Amino acid sequence: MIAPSILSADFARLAEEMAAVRGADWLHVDVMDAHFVPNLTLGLPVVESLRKATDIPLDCHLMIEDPDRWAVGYAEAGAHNVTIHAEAVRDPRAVARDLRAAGAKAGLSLKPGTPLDPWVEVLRDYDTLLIMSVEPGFGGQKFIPDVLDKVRTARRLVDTGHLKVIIEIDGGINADTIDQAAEAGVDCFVAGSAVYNTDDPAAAVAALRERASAHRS
Ligand SMILES: O=C(CO)[C@@H](O)[C@H](O)COP(=O)(O)O
Repeated sequence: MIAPSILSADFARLAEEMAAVRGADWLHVDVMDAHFVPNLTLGLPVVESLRKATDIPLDCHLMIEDPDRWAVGYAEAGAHNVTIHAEAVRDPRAVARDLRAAGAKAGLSLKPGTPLDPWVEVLRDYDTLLIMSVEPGFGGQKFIPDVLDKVRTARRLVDTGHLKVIIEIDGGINADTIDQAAEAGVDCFVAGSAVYNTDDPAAAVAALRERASAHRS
């Protein structure tokens, strides 16, 4: 799966960008609040508009404080998957329950320095696990390969039936890094610069998909 990150999109070209991501599986929507991360992007009204503008499943990544309060609104706005941050949430089980009740998948994200082990039990209530391979906040950063240990552990837990999550990775994914992420066991690759900083985003999605697929057994 390939999920272009909308943070890197040129909003003035939104309609064109939407067409370009038709070959992708999900559209990754980076919601930042200038508190949890030092950047401010878009919020619920934009997600509601996006929902009307495209059929592609919206993968909303909430890099915000107090996801316990805000996350369910994104599910109600029609997001396919709503990911909150482990470092920000107070009651992760309640958030997962509410997201699912509102018809969305529930996602949990870990920053690069946040270990997986303390979250494994909680992840039994979640549908997606987003492993950050950069510090959240900005596109165009360098991939942090150390996080692949978490991917490998998560892959083992999924393959042995302990977890049922889709494993996503986000940050610095491009033609040079996608192979190692795929090899470690990632299911869904979020890519911003590698898709939108090209002349042909649709071709970039196709090329990333081909590289990732080569590692699937
Ligand atoms: O959420 C984030 C960063 O916080 C990501 O979704 C990036 O926006 C991905 O961009 P690239 O690293 O692929 O340029």
